[in-house]
Amino acid sequence: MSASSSIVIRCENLHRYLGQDEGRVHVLRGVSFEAERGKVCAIVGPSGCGKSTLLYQLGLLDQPDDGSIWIGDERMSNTSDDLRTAARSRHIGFVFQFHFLMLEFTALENVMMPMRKLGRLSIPEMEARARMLLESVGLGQKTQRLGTHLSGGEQQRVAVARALANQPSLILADEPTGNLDAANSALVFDLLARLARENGQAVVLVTHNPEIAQRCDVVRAMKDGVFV
Ligand SMILES: Nc1ncnc2c1ncn2[C@@H]1O[C@H](COP(=O)(O)OP(=O)(O)OP(=O)(O)O)[C@@H](O)[C@H]1O
Repeated sequence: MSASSSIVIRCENLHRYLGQDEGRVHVLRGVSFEAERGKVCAIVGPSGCGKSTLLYQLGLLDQPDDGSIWIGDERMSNTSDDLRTAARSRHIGFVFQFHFLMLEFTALENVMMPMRKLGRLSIPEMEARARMLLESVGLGQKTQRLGTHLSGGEQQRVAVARALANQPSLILADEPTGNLDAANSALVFDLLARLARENGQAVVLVTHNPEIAQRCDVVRAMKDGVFV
């Protein structure tokens, strides 16, 4: 990643069609976007306008039909699945509405998982980092709790710690507070925003919550597959 640039990820003129035959829909219709280090950007817009589809593209979970995506100086569109998978582990952390924690594992094990996948640290190093991250989200006393024994807000805080595990330059969040009450939403959002700003990470989040959008540095509105 270029050290001089503040742009972590950018895409140009992305197009994506989904579905088949008569059901084929032109979902992304020429989307250009960039996310900056240390900034939290909200993507808002009516249901079905293409927000999650765009987040999938930025997360390198899907290929565009046309257009390009860059992480730093590396082109990510129309490259091999292996390269994209490696880039995802190295550069991107995800927080989803339904956090996809492994509930039968402890908080600590969940946060260690992305580090195991990347395979750069020894087990004691992974454990120490996972403990530090869980402390930073206020769960230092609950590192050994099973996911099933944590509240919804706590599970989502574990998901935030897990997203930060490999020090990604980009954090993508799809309705990260969507299943939480107002107090827990504010707590989870503030944690995510503070940690990302402190670490100079870019956050791109999709939200329907105007109060959350208002607290972001940048708000981009989508309609019918483009930014308006
Ligand atoms: N596999 C698919 N086949 C056909 N159409 C699809 C497929 N997946 C998504 N779509 C359509 O693409 C459009 C965009 O979906 P997307 O999930 O990106 O919207 P969104 O803005 O995130 O909506 P929401 O706010 O409701 O989550 C929708 O009209 C949806 O019905």
